[in-house]
Amino acid sequence: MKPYALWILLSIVASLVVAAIDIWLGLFIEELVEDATGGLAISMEDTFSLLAVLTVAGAAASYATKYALTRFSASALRDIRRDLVSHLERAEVSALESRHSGDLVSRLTNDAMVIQNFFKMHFANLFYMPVVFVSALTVLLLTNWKLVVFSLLLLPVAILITSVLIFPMNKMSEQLQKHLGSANAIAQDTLGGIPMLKAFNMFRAMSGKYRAAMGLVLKTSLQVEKRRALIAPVSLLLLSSPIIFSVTYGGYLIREGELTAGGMILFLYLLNFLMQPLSMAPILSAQVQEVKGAAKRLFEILELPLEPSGRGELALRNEGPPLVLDGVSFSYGGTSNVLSDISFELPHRQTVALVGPSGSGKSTILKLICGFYGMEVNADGTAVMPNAASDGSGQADASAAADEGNAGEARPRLSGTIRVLGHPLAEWDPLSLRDRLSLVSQDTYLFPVSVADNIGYGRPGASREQVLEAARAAGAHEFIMELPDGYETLLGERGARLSGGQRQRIAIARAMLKRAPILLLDEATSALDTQSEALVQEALERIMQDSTVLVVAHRLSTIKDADLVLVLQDGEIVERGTHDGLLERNGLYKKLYLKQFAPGAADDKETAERGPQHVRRETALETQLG
Ligand SMILES: Nc1ncnc2c1ncn2[C@@H]1O[C@H](COP(=O)(O)OP(=O)(O)OP(=O)(O)O)[C@@H](O)[C@H]1O
Repeated sequence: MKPYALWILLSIVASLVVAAIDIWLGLFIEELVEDATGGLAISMEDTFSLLAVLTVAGAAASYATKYALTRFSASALRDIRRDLVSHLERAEVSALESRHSGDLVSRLTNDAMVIQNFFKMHFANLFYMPVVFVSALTVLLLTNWKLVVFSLLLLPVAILITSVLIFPMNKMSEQLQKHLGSANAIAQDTLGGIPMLKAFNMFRAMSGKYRAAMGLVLKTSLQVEKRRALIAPVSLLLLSSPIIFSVTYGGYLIREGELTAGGMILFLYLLNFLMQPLSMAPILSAQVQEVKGAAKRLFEILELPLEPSGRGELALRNEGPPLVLDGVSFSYGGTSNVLSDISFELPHRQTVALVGPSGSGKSTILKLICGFYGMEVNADGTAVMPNAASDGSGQADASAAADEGNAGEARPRLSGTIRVLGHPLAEWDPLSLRDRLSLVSQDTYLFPVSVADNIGYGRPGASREQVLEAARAAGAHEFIMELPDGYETLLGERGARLSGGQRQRIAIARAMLKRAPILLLDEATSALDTQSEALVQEALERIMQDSTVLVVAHRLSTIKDADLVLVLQDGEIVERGTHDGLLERNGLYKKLYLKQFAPGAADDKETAERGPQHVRRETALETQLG
C-alpha cells in the first residue's frame, strides 16, 4: 500500500472537500433565500464571487479525486499483474500444469480489470458518500426533524428489498468470471491448434464447445444484469419517494409556519445528497461483491505453491560427476511410481543415453533434473531435503508420500537423491539450477519474436556475433539468411512459419548459445524429411561434442555414440551398458533392436555409414525403439 498512500490520501481528502463544498453550497442558498425574503439580500457581486469560488474549488477537488484514483488504480493494477507474473515464474510446474493457461490469462486480464474499474470509478465514493450522507442528514435533522422522518418512511423497506436482491451478486459474478475463463481457455485451444483442427475437421466440434461456453457466459451475465436491472428501480424508489413525501409534507409545514421557504429549498437541495448515497449504496455494494469475487480469483494465483528458493548462489564443486541420480523414485501424485530406484552417474564430457518404450519414464528423468517436480518447500522457502522425509533407509516411498500430500491434494513426490554439479537438488535455487542446464525438448517452443531474439533467449545479453555463431554451429544460418528479413524475420506463434527441422535447429542454436555445463536432450520422435533429418543430426552431433549430455535417444547413431545406454521399462532401469555390450546380452535392448532393425541390423558399421538417404528410415525405426 505504501507507494500508493499519497494518491489514496489525496483522493480521500479531495473527495471530502467536494462533500464539504456541496453541503456548504446548500447552506449558502438557504441563507440567500432567507435574506432575500427578509429584505436583506446579499449583493449580486458577492453572490456571484462566492458561488464562482465554490464551483471552481469543487471542480478542482473533483479533478484531484479523479486523477489520484486513476493514478492509484493504474499503478496498483500494474504492480498486482507484475507480482502475479513473478509468482507464476516461481510457481511449481505441477501446479501450473493443473490449470489452463487461458484461464490464467482471463484472471490476469478480466478479473484484474474488474478491480481496476472499481478503484477508478467507485473507490472515492466509499469516502465521499458516507461523509456527504452524515453531513446532509445532520443539517436536515437540525432544519426540521419531523420532515426528515416523514420523508424517509419507506426507506427501511427499500433497504430490506435491496439487501435481498444484492445478496447473490457475489456468487453470480464469481460464476461469470469462471465461465469467462473457461470460454477463454477454449478460444485459446481453438486458435492455437487451427491447422490440426482443420485437418481433422474438428473446427465444428470446437466451435460447438465454444458456443456452449459462451452460452453459459451469456446465461450468467444475463442473471447478473437482471439483478442489476432489479436493483435500479429500487434505487429509483429510494430516490423519488422521499421527494414526493417531503414536498407534500413540507408544503403543509410551510402553511403551518413550521418551515421557512429557505428551509424548504435547503431541505430539497440536501435531500438530494442524502438520497444519492442511499441510491448508490446498492450499486456500490454489488460492485464490492464483484471485486471480492475477482480478487479471490487473482489471489488464488498467488496461492499457487512456489518452488523452493534454495540456499542462494552455490559454489560449484568440480570433483565428482556433474550429474548423479541415486535411488530416485518418483510419482506425479497418482498411486504408482513413474520411476523406481533409478541410479546412474553422468561423468564430465560423456553422454548417457536413455532408451526404452514410450511411457517408460525417460522424459520424466529430464524434468526431475530441471527441478520441475517433487521439491517440497519449508516455511522459509527453502527445499525440504528429500531424504528427511524417509524412514532412515534414505529412501522414502514416493507413492506413499504422494498420498499423504498437502491438504489432501495428491502432489508429486520425489525420493532418493539427485546431485547436479556436486549439489543435491534441494540445495539449488531452481533459477540458478536451470542456468546450468540446457534443455532441448521434443517440442521446440519458439516465440512470436524475431529469429535472432528466439536464439538470443538462450543467453540474455548475448552479442549479435554470438547469436550468429550459434546459428552457424546449429546449421541454421543458411536457411535463416533465406528468410525475408534474415535474422529479423518475425516468427509466427510457436514458430508457425518454419518447418519442423528448422524449428529444431533454432532450438539447438539456442542451447548452443547457452553453453550450460550439462545438456539435456530429448530427441524429437517426429520423423523429418531426409535432408532436414541429416541437418538436424549434424547439429546435434556438433552440440554433443565435448559436452556432458543426458539424452533421451531415438536415433541409432546417438545411441551408438553414447558412453552409456540405460534401458528403461516401466520406470526401472532394466539394462545398462554400451550399444555393443547390450547387443551381446540377450535382453530387452537386443530384442527391441532386432525387432526394429532385423534384416540390416547385423552390420552396424554399414548402418552408420549409409548416409542421409537412409536416415529417415532409421529414425522411423528408432522412434519405435524409444
Ligand atoms: N505431467 C504429468 N502428470 C502426470 N503423469 C505424467 C505427466 N507426464 C508424464 N506422465 C506419465 O508418466 C509416465 C512416463 O512419462 P514420460 O513422458 O516420462 O515417458 P517417456 O518414456 O519419455 O515417453 P515418450 O518416449 O513417449 O516420450 C507416463 O505414464 C505418463 O503418462
